[in-house]
Amino acid sequence: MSALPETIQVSPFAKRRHKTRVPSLFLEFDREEWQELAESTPLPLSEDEITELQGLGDSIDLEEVKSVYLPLSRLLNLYASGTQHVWAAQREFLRSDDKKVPFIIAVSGSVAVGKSTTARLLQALLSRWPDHPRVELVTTDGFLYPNAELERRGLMERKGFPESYDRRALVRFVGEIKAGRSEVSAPVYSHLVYDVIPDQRKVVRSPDIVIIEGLNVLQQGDSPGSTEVFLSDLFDFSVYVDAPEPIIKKWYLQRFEALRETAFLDPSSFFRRFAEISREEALATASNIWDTINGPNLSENIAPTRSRARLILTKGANHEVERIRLRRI
Ligand SMILES: Nc1ncnc2c1ncn2[C@@H]1O[C@H](COP(=O)(O)OP(=O)(O)O)[C@@H](O)[C@H]1O
Ligand SMILES: CC(C)(COP(=O)(O)O)[C@@H](O)C(=O)NCCC(=O)O
Repeated sequence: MSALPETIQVSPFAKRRHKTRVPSLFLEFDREEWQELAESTPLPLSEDEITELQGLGDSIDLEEVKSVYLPLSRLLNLYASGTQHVWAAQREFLRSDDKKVPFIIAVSGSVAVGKSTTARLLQALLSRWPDHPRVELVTTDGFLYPNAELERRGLMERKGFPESYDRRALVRFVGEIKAGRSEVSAPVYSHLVYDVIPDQRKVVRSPDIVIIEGLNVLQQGDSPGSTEVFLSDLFDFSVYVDAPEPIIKKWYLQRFEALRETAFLDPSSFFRRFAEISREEALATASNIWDTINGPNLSENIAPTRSRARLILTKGANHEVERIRLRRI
């Protein structure tokens, strides 16, 4: 595992229950310890409802949902309810009749680590808790500059890097949600077309919770002393999905291979040509995309944000979450 930045005088990670002289930022749980917490947690979902989650189109192990993601949704439910109480108390203090403030959850991590899957699971689970039924999911790829603009800026080979996004528009979008605007919309990106779709918007209406998923959500820009609002100032909770880089690359190649037999066959697919060349050639190109774009972006810009997350999920080779780290402070 790569080292984490230590910006304050505490160790980012120290083993839970082990005596340590250095205070740790994180409490650490292995799978069994996390599951034990789940056993003492009320989970208002029936077996049938849990089974329904399989209909999300991902082949997620049901046991994994029960032992890892359900308890996580309970923790998030507690955070969301607690935060609502704080905002309600502030409104009362100010004698304000402002609208309820949505609870914002960020989901971050590398390309292909499982951010979308985690975010979709959390959306489905959280929407079943009665105190916050309206859970919206927004991906940050809609805020990538359109290909024409990326070409103009010489950034076509830097898609996903910080400079490839319209970060101001993204901060404005989340800020508007947080300010309680009842209807807000975001641009939409198509992985099929490999570009932002003009004239299409993702509309978010009066949400209780909004999940913002993307590579860049924990990044803070590089202008020290700047008075700008960072995206992360607007989050109430954040999750970083982690795994060793060689495993993530393998998942990237596997997904590429699966898409080659499905979505890439679509005539409007940007990657159509990869369905026409041999499997070996296609995989060599995908491997090159990883080594020149997604891999460097992970090590330079994404992994360094990991210790900013409130919760880190570390997955092993078969997508099983092996370790959970939760910020204690
Ligand atoms: N918990 C999981 N169980 C099984 N497969 C998963 C899980 N999470 C992700 N995957 C698979 O791994 C690949 C990458 O996941 P995805 O959510 O698309 O990643 P990202 O959004 O980070 O690019 C996909 O093929 C997805 O189906
Ligand atoms: C669209 C992405 C930048 C991810 O964006 P995100 O939703 O995380 O903001 C990424 O999936 C991507 O397409 N990267 C470019 C290199 C590649 O084709 O894999």
